[in-house]
Amino acid sequence: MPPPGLPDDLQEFKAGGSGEWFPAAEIRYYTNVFLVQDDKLLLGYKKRGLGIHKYNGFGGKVEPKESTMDAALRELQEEAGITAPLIHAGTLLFVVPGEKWAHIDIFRAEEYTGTITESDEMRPEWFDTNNIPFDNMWEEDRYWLPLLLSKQHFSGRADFEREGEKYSPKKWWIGIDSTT
Ligand SMILES: COc1nc(N)nc2c1ncn2[C@H]1C[C@H](O)[C@@H](COP(=O)(O)OP(=O)(O)OP(=O)(O)O)O1
Repeated sequence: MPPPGLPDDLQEFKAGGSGEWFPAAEIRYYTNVFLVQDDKLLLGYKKRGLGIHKYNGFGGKVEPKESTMDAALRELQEEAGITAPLIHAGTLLFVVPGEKWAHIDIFRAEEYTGTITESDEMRPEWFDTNNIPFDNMWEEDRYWLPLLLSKQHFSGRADFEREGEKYSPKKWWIGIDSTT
C-alpha cells in the first residue's frame, strides 16, 4: 500500500525502514534532470547548498508561475550549460519533520544540445551506468535510479531524520506506475 502523498495505483518496488510516516506539511516543488546516453549517466557534483558534496541530477526549485518543465530546462541550462528534450521519469517526495515536503519531478534526457559546462553550483561528470557513485549520493537514490535507467515510470517517498546537515533515511517506499 503506497504511503500518504502517493497515488494508490502503484506496484511496490522497494520499501524499507521503520516507524510511522511523518505528518503532512506544505509542499515545495523541485526538479531533477538525469542525462543518459548509451551506458553513461551524467551527474553533477554539487558545490554548494542542499546536497553539497553529493552527486545528483541537475535541478532546483520551481519558481512561482513557472511550469515544472520550464524549471527543469532552466536549471539544466544554468547548472550544466545544455538544453535537452526531457521525458518525465518519476516523482519523489522527500520529507523531513518540521520542514516543507520536497516534491521532486525527475526527468530523463537521452540527447542534448550545447556544451556541457561546469557552473558555480555543479561540476558535471559522466559515469558508467554499472558504476554509479551511490555511496556519494542521497541514500535513497540507489532504490529508484535503476527505474529511471530502465524507463519504468515511478513514484516514491522517503522520510528522513535530520541532525544539523546530516539526513538519515527513516522509512522509504518506491513504486512503479502500473500503467508502464
Ligand atoms: C533528500 O533527498 C533528495 N534526494 C535527491 N536525489 N535529490 C534531492 C533530495 N532533496 C533535494 N534534492 C534535489 C532537488 C534539487 O534538484 C536539488 C536542490 O535544489 P537547490 O536547493 O540547490 O535549488 P536551487 O534552486 O538550485 O538553489 P539556489 O537557490 O541555491 O539556486 O536537490
